[in-house]
Amino acid sequence: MSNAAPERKAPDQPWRTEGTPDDDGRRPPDGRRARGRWWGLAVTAVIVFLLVYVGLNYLGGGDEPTISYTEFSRQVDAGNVDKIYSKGDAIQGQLKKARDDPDGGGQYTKFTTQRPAFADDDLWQNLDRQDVTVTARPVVQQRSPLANLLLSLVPIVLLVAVWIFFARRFGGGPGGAGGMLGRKTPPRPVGLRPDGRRTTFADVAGIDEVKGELDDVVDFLEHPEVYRRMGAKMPRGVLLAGSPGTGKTLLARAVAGEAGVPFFSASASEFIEMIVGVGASRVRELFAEARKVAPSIIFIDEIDTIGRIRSGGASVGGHDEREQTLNQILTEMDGFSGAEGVIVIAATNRADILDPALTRPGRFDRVVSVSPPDRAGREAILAIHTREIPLAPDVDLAWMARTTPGMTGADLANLANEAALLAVKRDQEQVTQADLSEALEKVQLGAERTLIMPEEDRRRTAFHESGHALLGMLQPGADPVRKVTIVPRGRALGVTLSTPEVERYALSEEYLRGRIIGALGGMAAEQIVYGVVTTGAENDLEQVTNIARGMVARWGMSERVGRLSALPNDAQQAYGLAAAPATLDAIDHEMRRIVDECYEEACRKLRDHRGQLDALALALLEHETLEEADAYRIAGVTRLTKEDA
Ligand SMILES: Nc1ncnc2c1ncn2[C@@H]1O[C@H](COP(=O)(O)OP(=O)(O)OP(=O)(O)O)[C@@H](O)[C@H]1O
Ligand SMILES: [Zn+2]
Repeated sequence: MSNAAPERKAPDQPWRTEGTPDDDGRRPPDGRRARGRWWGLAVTAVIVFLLVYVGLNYLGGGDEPTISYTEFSRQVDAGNVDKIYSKGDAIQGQLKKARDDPDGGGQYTKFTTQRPAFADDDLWQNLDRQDVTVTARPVVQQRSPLANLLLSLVPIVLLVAVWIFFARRFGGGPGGAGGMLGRKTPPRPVGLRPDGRRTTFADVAGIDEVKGELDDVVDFLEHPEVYRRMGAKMPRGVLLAGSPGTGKTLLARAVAGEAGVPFFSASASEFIEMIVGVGASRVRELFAEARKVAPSIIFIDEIDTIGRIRSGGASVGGHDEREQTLNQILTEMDGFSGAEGVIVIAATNRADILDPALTRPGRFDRVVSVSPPDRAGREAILAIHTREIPLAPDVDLAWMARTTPGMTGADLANLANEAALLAVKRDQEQVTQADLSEALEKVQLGAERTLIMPEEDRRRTAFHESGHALLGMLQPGADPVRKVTIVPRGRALGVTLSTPEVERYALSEEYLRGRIIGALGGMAAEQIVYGVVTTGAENDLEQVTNIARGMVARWGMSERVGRLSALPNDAQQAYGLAAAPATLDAIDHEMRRIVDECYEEACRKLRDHRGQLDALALALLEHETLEEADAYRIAGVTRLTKEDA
């Protein structure tokens, strides 16, 4: 429970919902999904209505049985008919009392019948003689001709509506049938942000080198004719590689904004999530639309979902679909006649598993890696995302940037937004430094949880966290302890937060051992104080294992395993490469050795400093949370700065 990793959460970006559901490749946000459900209900209702409508109109008649004209004449002659209504040759009538229908219609009182055109009986005279009331009026209640017309149109209109709905929903299928049933609206470029501004490089910070690399792409899009005249070949595809939230989508959009060209956006996964067989045709359509308005940009997110290395042999479900879609993209790009002016920008956070066919010349031959921002970059990104937020004078963005190493642009955007939300909740006019700090804690640690903990568990947690904290403070060269708390957060019962003072790029063996010792401190403290350990250390052990594995198998810090990268990366794995069993044994052995040594050291140190451990635990029980300065003071440890060490 130390060194809680910052949570990766995609911030809500209001302008991410631009475009139609079809051309904006993102997964639908909840609102859109809910709308889908409403549509489903509406369609069901329409179908039910149609069935009922058809049933009433065409199947059921009135309630009266139809009797033969012969039977009707017989009843008139017998004087049994009370009254009739007539229109043309149709007759509707009522008997004085129920009679048996000799034609097998059972008993009836009311009836309808039809007078044959060739009948030359004296019906009128007979009726008159028998004193039957005759009313000449419509047999069926008559609607106006207009109403009738409208009503007969209703089912047709509804059917067409349902048809269009399904056609849009499931996209255009290939070939003629697709043209009819599976038609969807063609891809459209994504619009401006709601405030009417285009996204430009001014909205992107902290990745200046990358912007530089994209400058000539912008220039080409602005003046394709200049390049065409020179016969210069421009890149057709740019691959943005980098971890989630580093701003790849934002960059692609900014390139379009800078050049002032239309931006088409799609997600590769969307192509293959569609019903089978439409991925390739969607790609064709997308490129066709982009060509029409060239110069333009096509952005394909998550390209790795269709562009991963083809693992030879068995083709599993969905595999062919993926391949077809990928081939279609490559074919389209190969088909570019050079200066056409459509540039494809793809994004991935798994460049390592991409099919080499993708990065061949003429395809995504320009690979630009986008990395998380450094301190200055983070400050610049924070400045961008607080542009529209009124900030109190005490806000120190430089300080915020220092305390957020490892966070991406998306994390920082999220942080700024959380702070603004806090300020609103507190009815403040401005966002203060306190709001930002609290938002940071929330983003890094998960929101505070209200959980009533039994006193015994609180005590145990206090010692556990004190163990982490004390070892963190005693370890030379370790990241300073910023905060210790036994207020439950996220899944953790307590948290000890350490963040580096300066950006760390290369980690020394000593530092890594220190991290392991600190992480084992919670468990060691429980062992020393209570003699037993609890399940509370699961997270700690996970961290410890990861660090130890890295030391042994990736960073060459074990003599026995040697200086080789002994754990295959994904690409090697895809080719079926794996370490020899003897190497795996050695890795296992060495990881254990390191962790055991560190655990012994943790226990030894805590025993030697038992008084300080107890003091920290007591203070935690009383105050629940200790900030950096208090923690060091109570533990009686002087904080070592870089200069002292
Ligand atoms: N360098 C940056 N400068 C300014 N804002 C950024 C930066 N990086 C990310 N952001 C913010 O984070 C949001 C999300 O980033 P974006 O979607 O571009 O990341 P991504 O790399 O495409 O992530 P994913 O791989 O998850 O799609 C952006 O809309 C922007 O608000
Ligand atoms: Zn712990």
